[in-house]
Amino acid sequence: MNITLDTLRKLKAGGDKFACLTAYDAAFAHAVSTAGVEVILVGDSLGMVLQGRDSTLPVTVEDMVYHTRCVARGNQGALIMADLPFGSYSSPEQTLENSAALMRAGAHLVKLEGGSWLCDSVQLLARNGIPACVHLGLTPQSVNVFGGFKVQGRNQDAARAMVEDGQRLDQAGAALLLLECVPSTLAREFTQAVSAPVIGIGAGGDTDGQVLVLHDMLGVTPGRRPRFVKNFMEGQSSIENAIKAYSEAVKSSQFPAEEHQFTS
Ligand SMILES: Nc1nc(=O)c2c([nH]1)NC[C@@H]1CN(c3ccc(C(=O)N[C@@H](CCC(=O)O)C(=O)O)cc3)CN21
Ligand SMILES: CC(C)C(=O)C(=O)O
Ligand SMILES: [Mg+2]
Repeated sequence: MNITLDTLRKLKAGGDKFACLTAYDAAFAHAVSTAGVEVILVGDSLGMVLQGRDSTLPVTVEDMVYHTRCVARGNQGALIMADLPFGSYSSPEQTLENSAALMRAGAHLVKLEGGSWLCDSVQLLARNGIPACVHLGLTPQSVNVFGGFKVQGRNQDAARAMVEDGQRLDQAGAALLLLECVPSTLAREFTQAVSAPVIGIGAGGDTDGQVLVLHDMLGVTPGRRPRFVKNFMEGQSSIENAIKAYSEAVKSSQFPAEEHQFTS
């Protein structure tokens, strides 16, 4: 079962949900891809989870290439999405060069954070055979602009701008869109307004897919956990079973529950 972007488009069209989890190495990539999770995200969250930094900003293209290679070796048929790290996509040319490095390392698509200003980059990537996911809402690489990891799109103007950005990026050929930490009502409107499949984290139950950081859902991330995280290790006897429980909870819309969502 090799998952492709077409698999995700068909799931969206049929109203079926799909699951995504981060993985940063071969062992977890194997576990995630054999548990029925469609998409593996090699997230720049590895800067916080693996490197112990307090933001994702110090992560380099070299770091992302290394972890993408590790994940590609363990993967059993999932779609591999790799994050472009902070400062690595400030022009279309730089975006193409760094995305090509991630694709050579084994990614099937790349993810970049931002809004409609990325349309030219998304188009250039598509013309060069690189599908792109654009991450909107709480974009952690802009934590210094937001002044913290705060819910986005809570006022009407910001919500409208986010939907319009999504539609422009959809038109520009974005393969996927990802919404982080936005009110569920906004995420529902956004998902219905675009043709590309939408993945959510802290965005409620009406996006087409869900993503969590693997270490968060296994309960091994130290410190306070964000509202949208559920510990799927609870009541499970193995990591493999916890990942299966997550995948099944997403597909049956049991996760996220009300308690994992934000309101406007
Ligand atoms: N381990 C880990 N998990 C993640 O989900 C994650 C990372 N790292 N690193 C990159 C970003 C940072 N993320 C975060 C981190 C904290 C909150 C958080 O504490 N949010 C508050 C909401 C605050 C508000 O109401 O505005 C919460 O209560 O969940 C959200 C996203 C998501 N990403
Ligand atoms: C939190 C997810 C969406 C991400 O971008 C990451 O893990 O880096
Ligand atoms: Mg990221």
